[in-house]
Amino acid sequence: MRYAHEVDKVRAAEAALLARLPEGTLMQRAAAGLAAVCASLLPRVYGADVVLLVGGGDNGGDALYAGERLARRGARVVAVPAGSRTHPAGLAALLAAGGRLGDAAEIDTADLVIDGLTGIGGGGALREPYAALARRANETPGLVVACDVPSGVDANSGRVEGEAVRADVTVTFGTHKPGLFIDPGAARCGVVELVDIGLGPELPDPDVTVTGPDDVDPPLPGPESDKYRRGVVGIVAGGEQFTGAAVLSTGGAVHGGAGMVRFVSVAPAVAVVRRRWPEAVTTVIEPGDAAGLAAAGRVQAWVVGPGLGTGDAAAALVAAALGTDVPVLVDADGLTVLARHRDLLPGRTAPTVLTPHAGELARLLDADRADIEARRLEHVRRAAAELRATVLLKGSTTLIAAAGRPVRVNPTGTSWLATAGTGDVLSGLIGALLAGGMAALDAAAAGAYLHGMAARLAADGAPLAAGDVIGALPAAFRTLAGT
Ligand SMILES: NC(=O)C1=CN([C@@H]2O[C@H](COP(=O)(O)OP(=O)(O)OC[C@H]3O[C@@H](n4cnc5c(N)ncnc54)[C@H](O)[C@@H]3O)[C@@H](O)[C@H]2O)[C@@H](O)CC1
Ligand SMILES: Nc1ncnc2c1ncn2[C@@H]1O[C@H](COP(=O)(O)OP(=O)(O)O)[C@@H](O)[C@H]1O
Ligand SMILES: [K+]
Repeated sequence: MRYAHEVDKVRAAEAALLARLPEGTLMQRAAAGLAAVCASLLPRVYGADVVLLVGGGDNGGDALYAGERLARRGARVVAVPAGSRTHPAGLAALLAAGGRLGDAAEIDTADLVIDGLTGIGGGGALREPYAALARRANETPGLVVACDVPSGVDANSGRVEGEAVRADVTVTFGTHKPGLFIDPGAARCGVVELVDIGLGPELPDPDVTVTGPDDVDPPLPGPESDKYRRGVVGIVAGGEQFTGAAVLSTGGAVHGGAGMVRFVSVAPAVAVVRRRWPEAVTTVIEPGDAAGLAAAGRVQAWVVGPGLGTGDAAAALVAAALGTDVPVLVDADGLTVLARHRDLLPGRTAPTVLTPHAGELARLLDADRADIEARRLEHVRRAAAELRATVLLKGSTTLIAAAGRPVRVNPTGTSWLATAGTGDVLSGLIGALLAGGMAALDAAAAGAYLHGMAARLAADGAPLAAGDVIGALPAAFRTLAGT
């Protein structure tokens, strides 16, 4: 499993390790790793034109020492300083190896540019002349390799406030940084290579982990299975007018491995769901009939909210689901209801999973949507703590938080998912996994992974409809070992 640590933890681990090692050892390890990756990217090191963008801190030092190593192998290495200070020992080493100082115009003809402007010490929008150098590097036809973090990307959050380097490869040291996994920063990194500088033993538990295929372990049927033991998921969705979300959520559950799907709603929604998913067992209720939920029969998890509406009738159904002692996933309109009735959350003994997009989370936290999108990690953590739930924040990077646990980052998915209805599919899918007995955080992470995988398989570079994601769920399950 790939994981990341925030900057303060990286610095503390580095300090502990530095205390036991001769001065400069870590920077040499970092530079050696960076130079090796650069060399592997060049058809030939000898005679290659390499430009170093050198900021005023140790990130620039890394770039200079990597440049020294490439110069010793015959590369023509030019350092372009951006700061008022340039790592003195690094610069001396580069010059001694045959490198030289140059100006920004040399970026345009470089075979490879090493971005050593800012690393974990960067903060806020890049100032001039850093920003101009980053902009120029983004226009060069040569390869761009970011040292530790693409400059302009906030290492902790992935936030990009102004100009930021767009790297082909990012070579990061010791451990990943969360901002390398979270958009918009993640999209600036290209391929991320981790260089081991011996930090491992000094590092505490990670702040963030990336779900890998081995971490996705949906419940599988065995010889003893029957439909009830595999898990019954109840879905409360749709209304008099809106029926599409109900169909999509039910489809996510049917193909998500539920033993049975119980669908509970008003007559028009039930009629449409029955036509599309004869597999679902349906119960017709009057609007807001909370008692109808209990009468629908026993379930191991509820999904409540897609297309439900946001009025009193919807609120009664959300309250009824949350009043049960089984895991409950609240999505879409259910979240809008919750934002007005936060009193429904405390006091639950069974797990609650909330699956907001940034707008829904903004309502739940009384926060600004743009701020949530810029600092997704911080907000998803805050939501999990304040709402005492497992919170899955949807969007270009899906993050999943539960109090006291590393935040899970979902690596699958595609921007083709940004189309109406795909979130409804996700709610049913995670509901099925919850009903199958998965813990809330694992179910949410597995659901996000399979949903994103299904979308990639279905889209394959072309527009996607939410129904296509349902259709590709079986193929997504098959990508996992052991299914
Ligand atoms: N601490 C260590 O032991 C190690 C550090 N390493 C490297 O050191 C880096 C951290 O070095 P530093 O702490 O010196 O910090 P950085 O080099 O990342 O950044 C600090 C410099 O950037 C400038 N800066 C920050 N934000 C800016 C902005 N928005 N616009 C323009 N300039 C800005 C600062 O004025 C300062 O000159 C890591 O990312 C890594 O590359 C590695 O060599 C491994 C070992
Ligand atoms: N730019 C994007 N890149 C990748 N995935 C995205 C992007 N935008 C949205 N998604 C995903 O698409 C789905 C949309 O869900 P949601 O916003 O609830 O839509 P709806 O309510 O219409 O179903 C979520 O899984 C979300 O993570
Ligand atoms: K950098």
